[in-house]
Amino acid sequence: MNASVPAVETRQRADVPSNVIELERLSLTVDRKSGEPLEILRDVTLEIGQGEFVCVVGPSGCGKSTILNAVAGISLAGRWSGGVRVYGEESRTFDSRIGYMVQHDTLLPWRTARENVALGGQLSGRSGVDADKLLAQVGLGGFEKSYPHQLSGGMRKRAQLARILAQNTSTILMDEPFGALDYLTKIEMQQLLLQQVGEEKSVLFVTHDLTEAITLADRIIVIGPRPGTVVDVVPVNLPRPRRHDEVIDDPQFRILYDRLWSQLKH
Ligand SMILES: Nc1ncnc2c1ncn2[C@@H]1O[C@H](COP(=O)(O)OP(=O)(O)OP(=O)(O)O)[C@@H](O)[C@H]1O
Repeated sequence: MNASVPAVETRQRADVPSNVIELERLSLTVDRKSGEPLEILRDVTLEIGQGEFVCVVGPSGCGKSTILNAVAGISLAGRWSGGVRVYGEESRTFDSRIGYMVQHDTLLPWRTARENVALGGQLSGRSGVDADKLLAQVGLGGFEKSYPHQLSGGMRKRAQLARILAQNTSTILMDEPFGALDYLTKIEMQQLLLQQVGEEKSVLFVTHDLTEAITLADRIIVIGPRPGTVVDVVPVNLPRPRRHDEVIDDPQFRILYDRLWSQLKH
């Protein structure tokens, strides 16, 4: 790993709404063990506006996590071109304005739920984070002293969400955070996430689940099979606040789903 993603050239963009994240023609080729080159990303251009919820969908291996990692400043070693800009500045290392919730369970097993959530505040240099209040907000009131092994998978996700909220970053990256959850728990977590991020935070959310993307996103970016490149950008104009059952009953849902599916089925 290195942090060698080149920066996007700074441009005057007075006529464009402020974007928190911009990728411009981001491309990456790595070398396989055999020495053969492997092109992972090709000319990926996208942006996330202030307060926007953007989902990224695409087939397995198309580079979705690689894109999130590049934004987070934890890039694969390889030949990069194009660039990443975070809050208008070149991105080379992790930016403290960004929180990152990865797919796997990252709760520290030796810390209670309360201590794990408090860690989110400590990581951001925030003292006085009310971990118990955040745990209550995500439905974990009464489990403050529980250790991760005493919580179900869904409860651990709630605790991780509370920890990200404790960081109070204005932008959150989420890599399939609910991918391993059962259907009902996943829907509960989606509702909880929408409530908690509101319209202030910007979110870049990777998922395989097209219904999840439509439920959450203002815009869905479809990445095609490797080398990953943007093949479609789909605005989602469903009214907010959104509820899963209302979303899937909306006539626009089928149209959106079919458009996404037509890009992804092979
Ligand atoms: N450390 C690495 N070294 C070399 N190639 C890698 C490395 N990590 C990932 N890759 C390759 O980069 C490509 C993109 O991987 P990435 O994890 O970004 O895809 P993804 O779209 O997130 O996949 P999934 O949906 O299955 O999680 C894959 O083809 C993978 O084989």
